[in-house]
Amino acid sequence: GWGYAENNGPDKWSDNFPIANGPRQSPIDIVPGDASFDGGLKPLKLKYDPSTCLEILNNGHSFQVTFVDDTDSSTLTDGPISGIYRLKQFHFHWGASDDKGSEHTVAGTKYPAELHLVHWNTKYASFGEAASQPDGLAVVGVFLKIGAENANLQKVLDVFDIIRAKGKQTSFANFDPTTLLPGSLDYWTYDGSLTTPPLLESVTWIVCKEPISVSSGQMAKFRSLLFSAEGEPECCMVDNYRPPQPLKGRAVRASFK
Ligand SMILES: NS(=O)(=O)c1ccc(O)c(NC(=O)NCCCCO)c1
Ligand SMILES: [Zn+2]
Repeated sequence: GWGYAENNGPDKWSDNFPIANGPRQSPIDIVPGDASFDGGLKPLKLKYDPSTCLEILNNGHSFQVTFVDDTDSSTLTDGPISGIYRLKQFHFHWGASDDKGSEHTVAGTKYPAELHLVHWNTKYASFGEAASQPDGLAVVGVFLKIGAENANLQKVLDVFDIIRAKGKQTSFANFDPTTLLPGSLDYWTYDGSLTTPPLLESVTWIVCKEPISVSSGQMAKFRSLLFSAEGEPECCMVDNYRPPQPLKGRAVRASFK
């Protein structure tokens, strides 16, 4: 299957997923000077209920924290979107060293990691149905920057020993993803796609301008996870990011001046 190695990585994905060369692929390099301020963009409204937090799992590409999404308990509204989008999961992408790891870049700058909070449009019946629609998903991206230890993030890292290998999962309750958001919710937004196969062009991207902090020691903890399953030769989960894709004429709007 697809991955991030030389033989199955981003440059090979178009073999099985031709949409990889489509008109609205993600991530992109965000050039602040080329983004147009749109006064019509509303502030993001994120309302998360920690009791909807369910479990944490290593899916062999990243680790993700999944949420119960059968009610409107944890939602994204306003911002660039219309209607109600439900939080399904959050996950990260990161590098083998602190000089790379984010998927989006800002004027060519790579961050050591990027958080994705994945939401689906409740006008559709499920995440799977929404993922095949042009307005089906909304993903909030938050950059991680090396600095002070992040105590809220540490709650997630503390269970990594249990989910070290592909396919491992454990219950994970009462976590509030709001604690992983930056102080300012200024954002850039553009029409894009999933950044992993199946690369579906169904995502309204909402990328926060302000990063959150992570310590170098905490980044080392991310790199202790494995792409490989128990009993397989150990392969460190690092560099699980897709590089920026062609903008192909798309507009990037800014919610701030
Ligand atoms: N990086 S992203 O654009 O925010 C993103 C958000 C939601 C997703 O569902 C995927 N991709 C995905 O689920 N691929 C199927 C196999 C994954 C592991 O089983 C990517
Ligand atoms: Zn992602």
